Amino acid sequence: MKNKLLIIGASGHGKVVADIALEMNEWESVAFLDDNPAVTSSLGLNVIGSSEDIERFINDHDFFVGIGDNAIRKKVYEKLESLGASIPVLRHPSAIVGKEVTIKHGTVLMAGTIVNCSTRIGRGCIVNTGATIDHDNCIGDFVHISPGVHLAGAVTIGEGSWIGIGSSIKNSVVICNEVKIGAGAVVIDNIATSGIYVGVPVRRVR
Ligand SMILES: CC(=O)SCCNC(=O)CCNC(=O)[C@H](O)C(C)(C)COP(=O)(O)OP(=O)(O)OC[C@H]1O[C@@H](n2cnc3c(N)ncnc32)[C@H](O)[C@@H]1OP(=O)(O)O
Repeated sequence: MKNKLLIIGASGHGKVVADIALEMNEWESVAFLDDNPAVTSSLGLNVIGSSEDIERFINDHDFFVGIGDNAIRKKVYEKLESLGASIPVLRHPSAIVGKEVTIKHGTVLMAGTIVNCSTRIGRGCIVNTGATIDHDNCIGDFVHISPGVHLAGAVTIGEGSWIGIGSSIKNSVVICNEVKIGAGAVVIDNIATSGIYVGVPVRRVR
């Protein structure tokens, strides 16, 4: 771990990530990289370069990706990993994490989240505000669990999937890679085909 943190992406999601990093109080400085030259600061923190400057900062900064889009976040993390970047887990002080939980680098637990015991969460995930993930879940890499989602026990979510705001997933359901679940949906059966699913219970729309 380094004593300075750079967050890549200074828009809405990056700002919330920065807020969590400040709450954690583990870095002497927190700043952004952003590819939009018009953005010079966010949340009162400076934008000190773009993604082209990553290598210049790699030796003396931790890095975190504050980009909500799963595919773009994955691409940026893969670049950081190939350069040997130091990538922390960010955990808001109000997040509750049970015993035997594993959380890989690049994942953020936002305010009010609960992750119950024996759950595994991959790298580069977003567990957004107030979401709950119950016991024995297996969350793949680069998944986004949106605000207010509830995952019951022993749920599996495949890589790159996005679980929409306020949706609920029944216990032991398995959702494959690259699935989008719409806002307010309820999933009661396994989903084995990538696509977009909405409604109660969900139906596939694309
Ligand atoms: C802090 C944060 O902000 S985190 C971000 C949180 N945001 C979310 O969770 C957003 C979740 N996204 C959604 O719910 C979106 O509507 C998606 C991804 C499901 C679909 O978006 P699109 O691909 O643009 O699909 P589109 O809007 O064309 O809708 C397709 C059909 O599904 C229906 N539909 C879309 N979303 C929903 C939904 N949540 N529930 C029920 N029906 C829905 C539409 O009415 C439409 O139906 P029709 O074909 O009968 O007219």
